[in-house]
Amino acid sequence: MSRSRRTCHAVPGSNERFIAKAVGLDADEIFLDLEDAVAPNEKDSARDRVIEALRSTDFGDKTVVVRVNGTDTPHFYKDLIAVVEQAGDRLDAIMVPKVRTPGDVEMTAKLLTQIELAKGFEAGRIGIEAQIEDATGLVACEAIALASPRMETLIFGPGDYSASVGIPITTIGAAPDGYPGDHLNYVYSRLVVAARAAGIQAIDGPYGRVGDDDGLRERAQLARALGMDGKWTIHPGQIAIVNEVFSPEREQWERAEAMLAAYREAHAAGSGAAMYDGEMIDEANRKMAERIAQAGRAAGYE
Ligand SMILES: CC(C)(COP(=O)(O)OP(=O)(O)OC[C@H]1O[C@@H](n2cnc3c(N)ncnc32)[C@H](O)[C@@H]1OP(=O)(O)O)[C@@H](O)C(=O)NCCC(=O)NCCSC(=O)C[C@@](O)(CC(=O)O)C(=O)O
Ligand SMILES: [Mg+2]
Repeated sequence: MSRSRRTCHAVPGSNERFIAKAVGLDADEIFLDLEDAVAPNEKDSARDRVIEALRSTDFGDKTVVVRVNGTDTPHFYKDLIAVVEQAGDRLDAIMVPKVRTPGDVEMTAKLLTQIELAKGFEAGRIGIEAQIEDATGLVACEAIALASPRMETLIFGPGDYSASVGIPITTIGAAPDGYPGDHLNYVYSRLVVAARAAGIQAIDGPYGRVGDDDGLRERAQLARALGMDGKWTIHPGQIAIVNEVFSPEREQWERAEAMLAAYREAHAAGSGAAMYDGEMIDEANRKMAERIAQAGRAAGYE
């Protein structure tokens, strides 16, 4: 079963206060950032701080991830080797930004394998999350999703993507002012299809207007409707809303569980299709109901 990633919360690796705060937040995943949230002159100190935090902090049952710098930067190999050698046993996955080719993932996977072997860590345990943040990455996203058995998510990077393709906005994750529809449908749908074909998750990036709860909810609902599994949060005030959007309503969960019970009963009586509450149910809705039931249990319904 894949991890629950309704909320993937960004914590700048250079900010001691935010790292301490992150422990008590209700996000499914915490990622300690060594890339865009860390100033160029802070890269080495942030790396040391993140390693220290991984070694000394109990993040409970949250998924713990580190976003390293990109493979085309002078920091990537230092980040990856130092963090995994010194705290690989405290890590669930490495997040790679601005992934443009399957080679970026293969290189990361090979390095992880070498370090796991050298350190005697469980082989293959550390996952990879790949950010798709520009046109080059998007046209390779199907191959990127399949590039390693370590792959766990494709993540959309709205800010870098918008800059790379020329979408006229300056707020990360927002729609262009006055634009009636959704300008990212194609991107979301392509990432969801690529992720599902590889059996992994698709995660939306952040919404930059901190405090705009309606705008955040709208963007999260759109990503959810297109099949995405979760969304980034960049401020604690965003977590509850995004968790709510990516969790089924209680009634939806109860209906899914009842539908599964009716399907099991019909199956036991030898029929593959049956009626439930006025609609036909068969293997297709069983799978849909199973997804909703699993998400409801992950959200704590019982
Ligand atoms: C926005 C702001 C500066 C506001 O700071 P402020 O200090 O004004 O916040 P306040 O409201 O005063 O904080 C109230 C309380 O919450 C605590 N607190 C605040 N933020 C917290 C936090 N994140 N984690 C834990 N704790 C936190 C704070 O300590 C205080 O706690 P307390 O002291 O107890 O009261 C701050 O949130 C922040 O830096 N966010 C993270 C930014 C970040 O990580 N960006 C990189 C990922 S996006 C990206 O990369 C773009 C992208 O590349 C994405 C892609 O690639 O997909 C693209 O392409 O789009
Ligand atoms: Mg980015």
